Amino acid sequence: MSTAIIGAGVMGEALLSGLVRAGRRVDQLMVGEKRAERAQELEERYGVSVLSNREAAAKADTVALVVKPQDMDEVLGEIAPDLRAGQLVVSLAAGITTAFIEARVPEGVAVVRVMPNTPALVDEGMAAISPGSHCAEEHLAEVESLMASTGKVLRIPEKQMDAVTAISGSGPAYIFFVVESMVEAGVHLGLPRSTSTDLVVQTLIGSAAMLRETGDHPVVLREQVTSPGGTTASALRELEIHRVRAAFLAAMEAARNRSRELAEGS
Ligand SMILES: NC(=O)C1=CN([C@@H]2O[C@H](COP(=O)(O)OP(=O)(O)OC[C@H]3O[C@@H](n4cnc5c(N)ncnc54)[C@H](OP(=O)(O)O)[C@@H]3O)[C@@H](O)[C@H]2O)C=CC1
Ligand SMILES: O=C(O)[C@@H]1CCC=N1
Repeated sequence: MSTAIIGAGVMGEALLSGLVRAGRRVDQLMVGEKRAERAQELEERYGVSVLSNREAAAKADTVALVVKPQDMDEVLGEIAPDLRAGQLVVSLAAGITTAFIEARVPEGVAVVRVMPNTPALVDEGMAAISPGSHCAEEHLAEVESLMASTGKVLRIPEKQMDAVTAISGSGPAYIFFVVESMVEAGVHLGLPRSTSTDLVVQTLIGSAAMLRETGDHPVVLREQVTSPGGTTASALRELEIHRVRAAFLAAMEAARNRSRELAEGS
């Protein structure tokens, strides 16, 4: 099965590199990218062919759209004349619904919506996928196989996509923000920046591994760290006083709402 990736920015390259690492034949991969120097960079880095969007859409069995949500209408208008029944269009864009895409492609083109995340770059991605209305099991299985090359894949109903975008799509940015804040706090407490960074990054990796390997609830794992009358209890009291839990809820509601707005083209 040949695959075209249209829009090879951060997320498009994450998908492309994952497919290459997973052993997909490079002659079965192609890229549609409008910036000439970026196209050349990708050709040199991965050995893929960079074509015009229309050529890529016409040649590939699966067309992955990885442009910004605001560019989707234009790109779909450009490639629609080259698409035909039996092809699969996969959108990785936040907010854009399968109905939006189905209204702009020829009848018989199957559509699947995906919400990936950037840890795909290190094969630890989390992708949620939802079928459009003319989508068969074989199409979902193909998208599962595409995204499995970069990490985990979960099938979800499309009505959950905006919430998923707020959690796992944008989620890496929240975690990096927490890491950045903890590293700065370490520096404030007098640690060299490199020491503080090593401590925070390994603490994050160790905590993530505990969550995955034990399957325990985060509250249980947090309580194991919190000795009565100790340091952790003092720190957690400050996080509650500063309403960090409420801030996370508000942040993810804002992301969910922004995903809904993107669906409406704003
Ligand atoms: N980054 C992330 O963590 C995630 C992103 N996504 C989704 O992935 C999509 C891409 O996001 P991201 O990679 O961050 O954005 P980028 O801006 O890095 O990538 C988009 C790419 O598409 C190119 N592009 C724009 N218009 C066209 C066109 N007409 N034809 C071909 N290429 C075009 C852009 O080129 P140029 O820069 O020259 O305009 C750019 O290289 C978005 O829809 C986003 O919602 C989903 C989940 C996570
Ligand atoms: O910020 C964004 O809109 C994209 C979608 C999810 C992560 N990045």
